[in-house]
Amino acid sequence: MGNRKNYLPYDGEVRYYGKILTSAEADGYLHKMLEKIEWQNDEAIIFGRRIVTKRMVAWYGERPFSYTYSKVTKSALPWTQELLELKARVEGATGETFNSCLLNLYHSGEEGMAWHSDGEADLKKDGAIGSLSLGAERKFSFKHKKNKERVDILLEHGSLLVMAGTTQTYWWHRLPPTKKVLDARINLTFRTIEEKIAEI
Ligand SMILES: O=C(O)CCC(=O)C(=O)O
Ligand SMILES: [Fe+2]
Repeated sequence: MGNRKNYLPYDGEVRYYGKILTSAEADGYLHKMLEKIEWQNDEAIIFGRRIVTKRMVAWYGERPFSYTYSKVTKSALPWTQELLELKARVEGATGETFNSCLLNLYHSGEEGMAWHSDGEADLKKDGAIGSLSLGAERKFSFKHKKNKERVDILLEHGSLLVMAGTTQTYWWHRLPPTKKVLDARINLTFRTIEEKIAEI
């Protein structure tokens, strides 16, 4: 993945692979995911209050990992056939391996995700995150945590984006809401959860 253009000027690596699925494959997976994934409304604790977002989420993995995201802990469901197929495609394209996947469903452009970085304690430090997009094309933005430099990328139907190295330490990212997009989008972020060995 090192010879592909890095979209970040410094302090991290963001590589965009473009469409890694044909449009027929991407359509097929979009419909299967809408139907078969156990979508739940996302909850977050913001300024001490529990809020429920319209965006829906699901969490799958090779073991029932518990994963804390926005201060809410979830337990991973076992891989589905489609998720295993997509994981293999993302691993084949990147040469990385992943053991879990967080899925987001945005019903329209009015739903997005606020500025954040994915440096949760459970995630492997500086591990690659493979982000596969299905459905409506959306803009994805990065902002440097210190100097506020911005980088925008358009994420296409069936495309893959990889965030690696120190990206999560130095950059925030978000999916900005937009009134221009009426269709749904699903995003799958393949991740590596560290196996914690209990201290005796
Ligand atoms: O929807 C996206 O493209 C990004 C989702 C994201 O940043 C996340 O799940 O952490
Ligand atoms: Fe993220």
